[in-house]
Amino acid sequence: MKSDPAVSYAEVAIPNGPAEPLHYRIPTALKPRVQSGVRVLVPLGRREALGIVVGVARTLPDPALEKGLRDVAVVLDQRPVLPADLMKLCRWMASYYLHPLPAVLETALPTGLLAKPVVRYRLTEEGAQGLGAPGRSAPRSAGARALEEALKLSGAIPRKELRALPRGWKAHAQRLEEKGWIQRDYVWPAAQPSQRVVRMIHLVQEPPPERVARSPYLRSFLEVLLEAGGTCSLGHLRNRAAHVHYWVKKLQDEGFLRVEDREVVQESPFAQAMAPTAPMALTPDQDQVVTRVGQTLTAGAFHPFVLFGVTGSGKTEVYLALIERVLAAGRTALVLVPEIALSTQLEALFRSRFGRRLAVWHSGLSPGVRDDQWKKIVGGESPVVLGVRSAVFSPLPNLGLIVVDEEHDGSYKQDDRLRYHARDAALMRARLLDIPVLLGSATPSLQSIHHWRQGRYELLRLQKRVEDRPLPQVAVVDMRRHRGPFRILSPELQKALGETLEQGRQAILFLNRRGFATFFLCRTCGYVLQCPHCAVSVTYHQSSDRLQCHYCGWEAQVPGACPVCQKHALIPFGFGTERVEEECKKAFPDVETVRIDRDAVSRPGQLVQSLNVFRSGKARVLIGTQMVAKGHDFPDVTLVGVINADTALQVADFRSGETTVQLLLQVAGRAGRGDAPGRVLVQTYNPRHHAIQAAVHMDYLQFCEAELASRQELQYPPFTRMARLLVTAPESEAAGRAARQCAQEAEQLKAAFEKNRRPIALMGPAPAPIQKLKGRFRWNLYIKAWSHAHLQPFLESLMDRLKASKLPRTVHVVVDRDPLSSL
Ligand SMILES: Nc1ncnc2c1ncn2[C@@H]1O[C@H](COP(=O)(O)OP(=O)(O)OP(=O)(O)O)[C@@H](O)[C@H]1O
Ligand SMILES: [Zn+2]
Ligand SMILES: [Zn+2]
Repeated sequence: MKSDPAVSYAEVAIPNGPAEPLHYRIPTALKPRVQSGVRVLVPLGRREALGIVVGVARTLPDPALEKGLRDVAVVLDQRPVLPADLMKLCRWMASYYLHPLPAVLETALPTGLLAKPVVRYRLTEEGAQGLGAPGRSAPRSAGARALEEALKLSGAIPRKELRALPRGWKAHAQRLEEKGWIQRDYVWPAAQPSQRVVRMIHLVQEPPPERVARSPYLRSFLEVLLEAGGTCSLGHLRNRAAHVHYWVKKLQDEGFLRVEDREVVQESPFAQAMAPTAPMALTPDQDQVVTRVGQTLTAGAFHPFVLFGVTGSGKTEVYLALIERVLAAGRTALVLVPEIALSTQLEALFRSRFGRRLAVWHSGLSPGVRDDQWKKIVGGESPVVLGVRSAVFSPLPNLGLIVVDEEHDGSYKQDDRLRYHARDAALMRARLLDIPVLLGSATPSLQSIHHWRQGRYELLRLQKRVEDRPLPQVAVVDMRRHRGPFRILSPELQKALGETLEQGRQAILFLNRRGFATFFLCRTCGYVLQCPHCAVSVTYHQSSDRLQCHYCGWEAQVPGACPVCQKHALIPFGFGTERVEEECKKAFPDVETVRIDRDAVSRPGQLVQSLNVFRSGKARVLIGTQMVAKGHDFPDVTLVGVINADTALQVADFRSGETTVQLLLQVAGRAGRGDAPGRVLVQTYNPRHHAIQAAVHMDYLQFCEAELASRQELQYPPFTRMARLLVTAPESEAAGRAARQCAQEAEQLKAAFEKNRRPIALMGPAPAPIQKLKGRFRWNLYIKAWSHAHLQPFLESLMDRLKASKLPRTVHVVVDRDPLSSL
């Protein structure tokens, strides 16, 4: 972007600062460097703040703003850290999700880029000569002398450190600066260094025992090395032995050790450099899809596709083939996956095809690595990005294709701060860039199916599994007939498990609840143990022998007696994955199991390890939550057991049918992906429910038709547009009062809108299903309209009214656009 000399004003968003961007004047000297997307320092009150230029203009929107306008102080970047298309995306999000732009940028950019730099004084060449000139007499003030000494000594000093100097240094620094002897520069404290090279030590031959016996240091050095199997990293040794560098050098010189520098793929220390693999020969169906999408890659137009391919139909290979084409055309590609578990599994495959051209992006990355990745992506070094939700903000230059895998998945929606949906953001980004976007799923969202039926999206299908493998057989187990421990593993499921294990195959047991017992009940008075901060029952975890709130993380010991009636009558009820694992071990004592849920794998390294334990066949039964339900490809799994299909149905939400079918079809789809056919047992108390029946018959489209008809009748999305107003306050009274006040404002506004023939429906206010969360009481008010064009101005006016209406300061009102959760 060329700078425009007439531009005089910058609009600057200040992260963690004022809610809205502020205007600043651009001093002439800085004009060539100020452009949208660069970081600047600006005065804010009495401090200097880091901001991001979100716009530049020749004139102010309102001339009255000129008064009191201040100057941009420093421009920190040569190139924008936020490219133009992302800036547009962020602006769209700010407006669509009714969220302040500075806060949107906080979500979009890695935190390291938003940190304030350290100001340093650096001696210029001229200054160095000047200070060192022979015969120059030292200044008189002690502060000035100390400053000069310090500068001569180190060349550059953080300004903060100068505060310790005696008085007088400040004025002197200003003089030196004016003379051009010192200059300010801005540096960021190095974020955790991202290690690119690891020095590996290999033992070639053990030194003679007499010699080892003489030196305790050598002995402990060798012990560490031998314990690690003769090979380990230098860092590992350094943490466990003394004088390591000495011994490494000495033993290396004597030929006992070999030293090797190994490059690690730094963003994912667990994914070792993969042997490259060649693309597979596509099946005719896959080929057709690739050809069709390929035609649109160079068209320069927004083109949304729904890739509706049954589980195991080879969608991933389609993505890979398309990305090859995109790269061959000199462009870049973005692939979104809903869950970190999936990103780590796909990473291995992507890495084997794209090597260093791939960057991964997920919550397991350290802040330093994130900053690094960001820079590599902006610089075009990593033209393929694979990542979770927030990867939709990857600053890929010249983006040519966006793939959203498992596009129906609810985890694409963020449920705090900026409540955005990454699939919808991806669609908007593709629209802004005029490129195709591919939404892949075995169970596309009703929203996408609806858009296809309306002719807005193009549907592509993969109707068969690769190599004509059959889809699994699904059978229902009616749990109303079972009691006791059979409530967890029914006799039917136990029998099927036994057969599967006998055949040498593997099984997955799925339950969408972690922990051991889901609540504690007092047998005497009926009290259920609750989290003190949330209106929810707490879950018992056997592994840690503690109670935990799954909503706020609060933890405690199990009390000896009931806190209400003081009787020793507390008993655990309900069950989660921990309990399922225990029951499985009881039924099959010799069978190794592995559990994957947020408790069992809190770090990405553990996750990869557990997935590998299962993939290698060492563990025969995998027990897990939704982390295991989708995307995974384990060829030896021939049995999937759904422990309780009703968990999703119990949620009072118009989408519960849709999410239940999707979940069941996805988890069922993990069975029979190899050479042997698979079967699925679904345990349920509602065997006749239409969502469960749809899963049994594996007829997703027919389910969609019926579901869409009923949504239309009930005027629910995707036929209408919805928003939720979530009103919270620390006191129950205040929350209710504020919610009613919001509803009143909304009613008045609705009347005004309907005069202009823009119908609006209001539902509520009502206490949220979780009435209290993290110490705040919660109320919901739902707002519905027939179109975005009606809803958006309504929400904007409503928020303006609420801002003006002086709600108590402790009351928070947030808008949740297209809400997925009513909690
Ligand atoms: N052209 C091909 N030839 C042979 N095998 C293939 C081909 N394409 C894909 N496969 C294999 O088929 C299996 C299933 O593919 P993949 O995991 O991509 O399915 P998917 O459509 O993503 O399923 P899901 O919706 O369950 O994630 C994989 O083991 C993959 O290696
Ligand atoms: Zn009690
Ligand atoms: Zn809680």
